[in-house]
Amino acid sequence: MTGSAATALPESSEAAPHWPAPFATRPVNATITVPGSKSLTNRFLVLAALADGPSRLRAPLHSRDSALMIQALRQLGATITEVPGDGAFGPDLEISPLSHEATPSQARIDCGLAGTVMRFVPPIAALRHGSSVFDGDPHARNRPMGTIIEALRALGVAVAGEDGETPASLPFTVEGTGEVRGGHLVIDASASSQFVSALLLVGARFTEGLRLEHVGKPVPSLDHINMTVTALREVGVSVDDSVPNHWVVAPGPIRGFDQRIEQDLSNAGPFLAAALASGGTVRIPGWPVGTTQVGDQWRSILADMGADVSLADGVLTVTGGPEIKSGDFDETSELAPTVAALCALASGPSRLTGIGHLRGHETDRLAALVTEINRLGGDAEETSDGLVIRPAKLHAGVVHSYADHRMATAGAILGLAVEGVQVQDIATTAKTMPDFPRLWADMLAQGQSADNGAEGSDVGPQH
Ligand SMILES: O=C(O)C1=C[C@@H](OP(=O)(O)O)[C@@H](O)[C@H](O)C1
Ligand SMILES: C=C(OP(=O)(O)O)C(=O)O
Repeated sequence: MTGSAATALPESSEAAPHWPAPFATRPVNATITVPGSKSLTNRFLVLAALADGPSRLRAPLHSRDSALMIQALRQLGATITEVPGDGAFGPDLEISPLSHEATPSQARIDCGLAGTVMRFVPPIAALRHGSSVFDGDPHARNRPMGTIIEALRALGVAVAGEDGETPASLPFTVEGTGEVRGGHLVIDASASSQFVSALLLVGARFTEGLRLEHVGKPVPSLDHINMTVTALREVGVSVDDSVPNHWVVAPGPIRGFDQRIEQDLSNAGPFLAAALASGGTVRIPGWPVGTTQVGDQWRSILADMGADVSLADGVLTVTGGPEIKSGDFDETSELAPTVAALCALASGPSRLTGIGHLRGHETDRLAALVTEINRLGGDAEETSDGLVIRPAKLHAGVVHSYADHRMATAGAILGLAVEGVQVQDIATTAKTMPDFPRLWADMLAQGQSADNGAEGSDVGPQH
């Protein structure tokens, strides 16, 4: 016993036994359903809290990041209740929007390591009367926050650090006065698309709406901004994004809604990657048509890596070939750790570009991927905006996850192809997929029990 019960970090389990990543002794052959999208769940939670009436989220994600968002919005005055639903991974959510009467004069917001909470919630805190103190996991204090803090200050909202100075990162306190005038705002969102999404999500609730302009190096993860704009339009907000790097959000109400959350296509990635790493087949039923999720890119990325990829009747089927083809992969955003793991198993050299901002993700992902791939005997190198990964024979070893769910799942992919890989702190996958270890084991068990080429039984949630 360390007596450190106060720490609520699932990734604090440095001392927990390493997870022996299952080695694929034969090609996987499985059908998998994954839990709901983190990005969609947390966006619609925010929109429901800001809406003019009650909302319902069907089949939302239940994970650490969504729990932190729920807790934060409750602190600011939203009522969020679990109700039975037909989602396979947990209840639906009913949300009554923020009611300022019932909130504490000082709200305390734990952001954990969730980018969506630390970026999306401070502008909402500006709309209430009272102060809101934001902090998070130790590493959360390293994640870029300056842009959102400066944006709030430019909008006339007081934000102070622990020492009373202007902070550039967590922790900080937002002093809400009950309204924000809005209008024209210039930011540099080159460190994260979440700065843009955060301001767009709340812009309709500013008295004058928002005319947001980005100036600086390119904004990364543009798919996530498109997701925000699409979600806003779905709930009746008028957004003009016709001019690159400019977004105009008209002031007005956000409609209460009833929204089903798509499964998380980024988190489908490691399972699809298993088809390539083992030369087997993975099927994902319910693949959404016309999605805004960046994970839809798996269809082209995995085909470029030599897999046979087909989407028929809503089922995405990926079959790995005899080798994983190397290639050049640009702007893979949050898919990059999974892509990098596959590149470490590929037959030639690969280049990942347009992902310099991953240095500000859950951990410095470029450094972490290089260190962990090379620890297993690989040949990876950082560039200014990405990675170069050359073929090398990998060996057994411990993959460190740095409290990063996608580093942990990258370790699992490597372990399928390399015998004797262990993953330190697999529990950190709870950030977005608490069921990961069981789903992974089920995927392999299904492959083992099925005859070659036979349809695997459906792997999904435990009922
Ligand atoms: O808005 C979102 O839901 C996200 C935006 C992206 O952030 P960055 O722009 O910082 O990459 C992505 O990587 C993150 O996982 C989720
Ligand atoms: C970057 C990620 O998360 P966050 O929402 O915390 O930024 C991620 O999930 O890959």
